[in-house]
Amino acid sequence: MPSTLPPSESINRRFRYFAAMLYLLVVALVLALFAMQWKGYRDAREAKKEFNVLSAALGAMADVSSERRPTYAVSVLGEPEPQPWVLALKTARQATDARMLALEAALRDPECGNCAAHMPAWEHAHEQLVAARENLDAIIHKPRTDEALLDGFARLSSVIPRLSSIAEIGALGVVRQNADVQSYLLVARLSGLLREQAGMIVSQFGPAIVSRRALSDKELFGIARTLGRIEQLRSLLQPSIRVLPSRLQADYAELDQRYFGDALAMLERVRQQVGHPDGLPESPIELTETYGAYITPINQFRDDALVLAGKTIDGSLRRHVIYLIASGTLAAVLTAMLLLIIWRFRERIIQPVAEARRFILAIASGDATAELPREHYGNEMQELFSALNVLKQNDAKRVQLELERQRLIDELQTMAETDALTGLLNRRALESRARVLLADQRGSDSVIALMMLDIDRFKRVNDTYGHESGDKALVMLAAVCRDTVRADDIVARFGGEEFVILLRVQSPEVAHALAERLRLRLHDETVVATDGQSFGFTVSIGLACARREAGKEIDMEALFREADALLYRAKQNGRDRTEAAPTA
Ligand SMILES: Nc1nc2c(ncn2[C@@H]2O[C@H](COP(=O)(O)OP(=O)(O)OP(=O)(O)O)[C@@H](O)[C@H]2O)c(=O)[nH]1
Repeated sequence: MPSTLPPSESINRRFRYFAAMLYLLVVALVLALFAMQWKGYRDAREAKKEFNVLSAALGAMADVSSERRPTYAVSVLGEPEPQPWVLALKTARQATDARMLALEAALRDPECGNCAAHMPAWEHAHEQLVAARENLDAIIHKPRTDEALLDGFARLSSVIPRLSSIAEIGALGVVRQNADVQSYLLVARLSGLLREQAGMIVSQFGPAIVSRRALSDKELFGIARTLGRIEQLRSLLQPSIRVLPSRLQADYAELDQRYFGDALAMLERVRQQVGHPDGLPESPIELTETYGAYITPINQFRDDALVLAGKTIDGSLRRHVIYLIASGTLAAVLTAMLLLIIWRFRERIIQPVAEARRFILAIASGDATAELPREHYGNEMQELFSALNVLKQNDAKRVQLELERQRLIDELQTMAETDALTGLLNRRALESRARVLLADQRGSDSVIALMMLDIDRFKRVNDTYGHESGDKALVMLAAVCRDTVRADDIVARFGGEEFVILLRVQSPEVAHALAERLRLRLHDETVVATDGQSFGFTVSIGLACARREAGKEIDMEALFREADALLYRAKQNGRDRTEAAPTA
């Protein structure tokens, strides 16, 4: 039976296959989760880098704008005291240079995938800046025209759109990852542009104020165009203000009042008074200082918007770092737990089941030496093994009982077929064995011989030596008979002191010789009686033979009858002799 079952390793092997599949599936899911978090973190980091670009670009825009005022001052004041403004211009340019370097570093940051693409724009802006400065230096240190100065400022301003485009692309990258900062970045960029236009417009008034003349049509047109841009920026800013946090709303309220209110009113006053006979009450420098104070809220608004955007982006980056660490930890814990569960399941369930299976198969195949596993499994498994042990013991008892029963059956069968005194077959067994012998076609002996023996005057033996001594004579006769014939010849006690020998021989003569040899041998034997005396006895034998012929059955009953008749004849003819039918 065990050989028809699958190999005992199969449950372990199938479990290993299943566990490996499950493990790989979970690992794949966990890795996918981790990869998602990793991408989120990468995007957040990229957004941070792009925000750095945006901040640096807006800062550079503001710094470039800030160069205009000291340039203007150096230009209009001339002798006797240009020194502080020359220094201020130098400082402003150093600030711009530092900011441009910061912007370059932000663009070249290897961790920012999209930044390097904007380097050509930066290089162009830098070249424009250097060229604009050289142009302005040439104008302010030599006799100049108002037009040349305005043109110089326009060339300086041309750097701004290029920086603004870098800021815009940086803003787009940031907003792609952080939609929350969209409004902050929008107002920061619009403020940067407003700061530039605010600086630009005052420089457009400059030549007329310094020359104390009326504004030319061209200047008026330029001023109107700048005012239009300022108004446009204001209308772009206003819709965003409602969604801003209160701090930025407060900043904007200040900007609205100070710049769109006070500063624009002041510019309107200057526009009307410049070139007027009464002239302006303030000097040009006083005017720029007053105007500069109105620009401060614009810078403040922009800086605060950038600070809030920076905080939001930093918060997002921190959140992604936390998600990344959490998902990494979760991945490690999950996979470790799964491994532990698989290992425990195998130890607690699969292994014991495989052991139980091995044990049951061993019992089923009758292996009484099968041992229970020594490992200590969980309670339920231990109960299972205890039950299996009981089954094994029951099975051992069953086998024992089976053996005992078989032994008893064998014993009964032996008793049923054996003569208790001599140990020879009894009459009943003789009949069944005789049928087997006749059916057995093997061998070359073709004659069936039946000897019927009877002790002569046995009554007298009993009477003389006692029944027990008679029994001893019967036992001795049985032993001699058994010893004289072959093992597969049949020797049986037919009844009383009568015995039968059924055997296969080559010929009736051989059978006759054998009968005679037996008779003579018994003749020579002596029996020690219970009283110590020795006595002998003789036997008479009736020998009947039948030849085995193909297709013809031997009639056993006739053979018995013939042997019995021949025995009777032997008795009649004086006993101690063998009577056989004459051979044909
Ligand atoms: N001791 C003993 N005697 C037995 C046994 N079976 C039969 N006998 C005795 O054997 C004797 C048989 O006697 P009979 O049939 O008259 O024949 P006999 O005395 O042998 O004389 P013949 O056969 O004519 O030579 C009887 O006395 C039986 O009691 C036995 O198992 N043991």
